[in-house]
Amino acid sequence: MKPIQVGLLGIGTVGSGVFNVLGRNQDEICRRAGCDIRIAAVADLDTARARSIVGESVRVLGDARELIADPEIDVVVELIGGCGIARLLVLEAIAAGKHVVTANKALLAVHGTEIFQAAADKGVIVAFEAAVAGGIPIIKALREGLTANRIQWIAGIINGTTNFILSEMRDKGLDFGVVLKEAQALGYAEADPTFDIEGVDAAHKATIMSALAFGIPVQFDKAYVEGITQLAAADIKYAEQLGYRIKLLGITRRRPEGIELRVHPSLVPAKRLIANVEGAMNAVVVQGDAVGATLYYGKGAGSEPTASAVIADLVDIARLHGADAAHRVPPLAFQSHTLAAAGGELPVLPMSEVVTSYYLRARVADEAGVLARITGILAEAGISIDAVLQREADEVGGEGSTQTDVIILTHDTREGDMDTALARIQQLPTVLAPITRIRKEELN
Ligand SMILES: NC(=O)c1ccc[n+]([C@@H]2O[C@H](COP(=O)([O-])OP(=O)(O)OC[C@H]3O[C@@H](n4cnc5c(N)ncnc54)[C@H](O)[C@@H]3O)[C@@H](O)[C@H]2O)c1
Ligand SMILES: N[C@@H](CCO)C(=O)O
Ligand code: NA
Repeated sequence: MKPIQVGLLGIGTVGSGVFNVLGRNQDEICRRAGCDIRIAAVADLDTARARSIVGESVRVLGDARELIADPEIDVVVELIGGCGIARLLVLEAIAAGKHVVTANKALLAVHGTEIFQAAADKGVIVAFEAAVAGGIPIIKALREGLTANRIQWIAGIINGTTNFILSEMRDKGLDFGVVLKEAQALGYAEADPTFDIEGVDAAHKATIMSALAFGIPVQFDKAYVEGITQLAAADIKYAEQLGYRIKLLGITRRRPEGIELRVHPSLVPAKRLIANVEGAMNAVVVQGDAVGATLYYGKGAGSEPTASAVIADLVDIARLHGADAAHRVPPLAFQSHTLAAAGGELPVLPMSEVVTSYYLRARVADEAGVLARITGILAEAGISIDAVLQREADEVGGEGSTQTDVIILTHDTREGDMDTALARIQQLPTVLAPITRIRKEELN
């Protein structure tokens, strides 16, 4: 069969991995794909660096549009990143009748509807395995392997940078900034690392998984996003004492009223496998009604792990591009005309409607009756308490301290009710600092 001619837009961390892995494993990949997958051209602003990676065998261009316009190119692989020029180039590639592979979760989470529609109109494929959990084939699992299931929820550690930071802080007592620099040097972090540490990158990925799981359009603007920058070392320690680990989770859950879509630090029981996922590793748990819980674990970032997913998409395209477009696997798993209308029958719920349990920590004056006042307000709001832990004042503020920490674990509560109760507790004169609230996920 005729080789598939690939054009790479951007040859940085992921692009160079694609070039190296395709070169190294060419024979086996070809035997699987049924044809050669050949990188015909590379476009990167830094042509000298691109040339140093690909040598003389591949055409190097400084202008991405020149690559897109080349009639020889069958597939454009977008590895530039961001929602600016990358969006324009992807739309131009589709308009030129090219299939597109991208690792760009930001682009798909925000502009996916526009891009998938453009691809459908043109009859081309948009593939994006690398966009969620890097090398883990989670898109393939959601779209194909679990297709029999009514998916109930997904919870994942889907940002390697923040998991790396949390692990290093916990194990080595290292400072946040030092570990972030290390993650950047290792090629895990986004071009703008605030996307990692503020939970935005994880929310991009959770948004894409939510669409695949529930047959809704991508709606990043409806996601609740909270990162790890406000986490205190004390909470990591108290969580451990209570039998939990704190992980940045991307969660999407089906409820009768709609879909929960949220990213925030979460207490996870230490005995769960996902609580023990360390370093830059990713893990995703998918709960389906027929299959039960399934767990996917592996490298979610880095040059070759991400390239593994990009090349898997290229092989899919090699196998499928000859098929009639109506018989291909739909990009969001559900046939596009069946996607629930945005905000329609399956709306993404506002955070106030989310139901979860909580870890609360209040720094209080060490006086009689403080705990009773706090638990009284929770009881009045209908919030049921699972456990209470009160530190000795000396443990918190040193010998003779007049302050102490009260830690409360609650049962499931509507977030809006918790907001109201916390606002009241915060007003108590004996509560001395902003109350910490971390959501708790039992994942069972
Ligand atoms: N690094 C990872 O581990 C990882 C994992 C999964 C997904 N991703 C995604 O993959 C994409 C690429 O990430 P990366 O880490 O390889 O980024 P990178 O910064 O290492 O590489 C981007 C490359 O694009 C080039 N570029 C920028 N503007 C360009 C333009 N207008 N025309 C041509 N080239 C241009 C840059 O010179 C650079 O070589 C991003 O969307 C990222 O979110 C990265
Ligand atoms: N910045 C991302 C890269 C993979 O998408 C991470 O840390 O997981
Ligand atoms: Na993946």
